[in-house]
Order: sequence, then C-alpha cells, then structure tokens
Amino acid sequence: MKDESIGLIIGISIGVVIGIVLAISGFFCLRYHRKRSQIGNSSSRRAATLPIRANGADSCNILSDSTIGPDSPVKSGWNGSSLWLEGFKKSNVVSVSGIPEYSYKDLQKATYNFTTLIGQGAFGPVYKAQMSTGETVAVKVLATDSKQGEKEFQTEVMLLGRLHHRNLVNLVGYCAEKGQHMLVYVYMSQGSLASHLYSENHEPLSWNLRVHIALDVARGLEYLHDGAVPSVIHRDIKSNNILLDHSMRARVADFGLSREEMVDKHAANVRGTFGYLDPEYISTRTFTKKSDVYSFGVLLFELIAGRNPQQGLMEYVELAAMNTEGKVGWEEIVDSRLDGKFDVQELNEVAALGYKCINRVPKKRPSMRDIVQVLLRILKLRHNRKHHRRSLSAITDEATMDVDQEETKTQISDHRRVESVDSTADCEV
Ligand SMILES: Nc1ncnc2c1ncn2[C@@H]1O[C@H](COP(=O)(O)OP(=O)(O)OP(=O)(O)O)[C@@H](O)[C@H]1O
Repeated sequence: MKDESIGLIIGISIGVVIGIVLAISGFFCLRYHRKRSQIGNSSSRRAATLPIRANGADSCNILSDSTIGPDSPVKSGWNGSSLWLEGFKKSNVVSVSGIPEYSYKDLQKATYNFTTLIGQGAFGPVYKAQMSTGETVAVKVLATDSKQGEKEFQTEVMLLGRLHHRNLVNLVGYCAEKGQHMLVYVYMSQGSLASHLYSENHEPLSWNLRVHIALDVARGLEYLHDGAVPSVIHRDIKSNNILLDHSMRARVADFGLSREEMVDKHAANVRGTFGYLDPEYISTRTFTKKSDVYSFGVLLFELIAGRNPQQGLMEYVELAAMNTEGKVGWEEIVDSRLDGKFDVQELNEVAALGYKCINRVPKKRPSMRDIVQVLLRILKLRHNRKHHRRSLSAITDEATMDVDQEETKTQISDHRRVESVDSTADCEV
C-alpha cells in the first residue's frame, strides 16, 4: 500500500514536470512564430513600397529603367515615412494627391522672405529654399495676376503628385494660402541645360555628357508617354526646361503645358516654344506624343550643334542634311566648343536619330521608347569600344613589357659582356 502511494506520488510529479516543460516550450514556440510573422509582414510592407509608382496610387508600371528618384516624396525615413513629410507633420497636411502642403510661413522662412530668387518663368518667380529638414528645394510662386494660375495650379498638383521618376523634376510639395499658389520642386543645383550650352560662365559640356543628357531626357519623356497613366504629353520640351542636378544628371522640368493637355486636347491657342514646335501641330492644332518627339529631335540637334533653335538651328540642320542625306557627314554642324573632341560614329548616329525625330510626317518619327533603346545601344557600343581598347592596350602593354624585359636582359648581359671585356682589357694592360 505504501509502495503504491509512493509510486502514485512519483507518477504525478513526473506528469506535472512534463506538463510544465511542455507548457514552457509551447509558450516559446508561440512567441517565435509571432515574431517571424511580424518580420514577414514588415518586409512585405517594405517590398510593396519598392516598385515604381508610375502614376496614381494603385497603378505600377516598370519601364526600361524607371526608378523613383532620390528626392521622391515617397522616399523613406527611418520609420518608413517620407523625409519630406517629416518636417511637416506638426503644422502641415498631406493632400489628396499625397503631396505635402506647406504653410506660407514655412516657405516664407525657407526663402528668407522670398529674397533668394533663382529666376523668372512665364508663371512667376522661382526661389531657392532651405527647409528646416535640411533639404534644399525650389519654390515656384505662381503669379497672382496670371489667368492660368488657378487652373494650372490645381491640375498641376493633382497631376504631378502622381508622377515620380528620376529623370523628372519631381514636385515635392505645394502651398495654397493667403491667395498665393506655390509649387515646391526638388532643387537642381546645376541649373538648366540651356545655361550650360550658351553661357560663357560654364565649361563646355563634353560629348560624352551630351549623350548621357540626351538619354536622361529620353527616359523622362518615355516615362511620361508610356509609364504614366493616363499618359502625359509635355508640350514644351526645350533646353530651358531640362535641369541638371549636382552630378549632371538631367531631368525634365515644367509640366505647365502638359497640364493644359489634361484639360483640353485641342486647346485653341498654339502653345509651346518657337523653334521647338512640331509643324504638324501648328497646322492641325493637335498635339500628340510625336510632337514631343519632334521637340526632342530639336533638342538633340541643340546638343550636337550648341545652337539655339530660336536662332536658326533648324535651317542650319536642314542645309547640312542636304549633304548628309540624314545619315553621315554631320560633323560640319558640330559645336565648335567641343574642340573636335567627339566620336564621329556616335555623332552621326545621334544626328541620324535626331533627323528621324524631326520628320515632317509624325508617324515616321520614332517613339520615345525606341529613342531610349537607340541611345542605350549607342552608349553600349561606346562601352564595348572602350573595353576593347583597354584590353588591346593591356595586350600591347604586356607585349611592350616582354620586349622591355628582353631588352633589359640583353642590356644586362651586354653590360656584363662589356664589364668582362673591360676586366679582360684591364688584365691585359
Ligand atoms: N527645380 C529647380 N531647381 C533649380 N532651378 C530651377 C528649378 N526650377 C526652375 N528653376 C530655374 O528657375 C528659372 C525659372 O524657371 P521656370 O521653369 O519658371 O521658367 P523657364 O523654364 O525659365 O521659362 P518658361 O516658364 O517660359 O518655360 C530658370 O532659370 C530655371 O532654371
């Protein structure tokens, strides 16, 4: 009986111990799984912010190389929220378009009471602004007497809030207060392409850089035409509207005229800039993506010739085309500031592309997507040629080294021979 009760006690104790062990391990298992699922959730959340937001909150389009620029308002801070938003949480609101709304006071402070003027555009002055977050931005103040101001403003915020690409001067905020309308853009420290092509204050742009700029602009336009939903026609592509950042990457700016397109496809007035306007648009008053392609073609010739389209560039191009048949021999129009430092093959390829873009018949012009591919191929060939030259020079270096080593050996043995002859001579004396 005593033995039986001892056995019972031991059995119960073992059961209790096993129960406790099972309960503890169950508890830890549960904790581990919860943690894992949290990690999974947060990484999938992060992944969801990575793809390119082409246009609109829920559409996503990936182009040849369309990535959100480093300045995008969707840029993540340490906690996943926008750095741009960070500074505005206290007093500012994020609008329906997802773009932060700045207070007039903040922008007044950031522009030192609007004294940091960068330049004056058709819609009003542009100021450089130093935000409390440390970011530098450009603030475009829409002229209050501008008729288009109101419509431009509302449509621009709505449209631009959904457009992000590393080759676009992205809108990062706006202000609608005290009867003032302001647009806040990412700041482009190197100014406009026009200033680099025409101002004596800048070093001439190298040929290499010109081709890269052409590709950047083509990519920005490709995004507007084929990535944005609904697609956007810029309507005012010109070297003044191409801005350069600190590393000389180009971005397409000023969507002033594309806003109009969203409202009225057949606007009564001819809009755009003289010298860049598609002749087909002038006669039909219908602006298409191919009209942007025409203006891009003019821009390519501007990059090649370093001449202003408003000062007879296209007449000059047409004259040269008579001799070149549009394909080769474009060297005669090349910018003299290049000082002959350009690759003739590349030049002819870029010019031939430009000539296709300015074809009188819009259908015969390439699409922006085709143009990106052609420019990419030109740059790839350049890379291959460079690589080929490098490996050739490495082979030559090796061969030279072999010859040098042979020569050194010969020189050493010659030297020794001379020494031994000398010593023999010494002995003989
Ligand atoms: N984001 C920016 N960063 C740096 N400078 C800028 C920025 N946006 C505009 N600017 C500069 O401000 C000036 C005015 O620009 P804006 O785009 O208003 O007019 P524009 O392109 O010169 O002329 P238009 O309005 O006739 O097209 C230009 O010198 C331009 O280079």
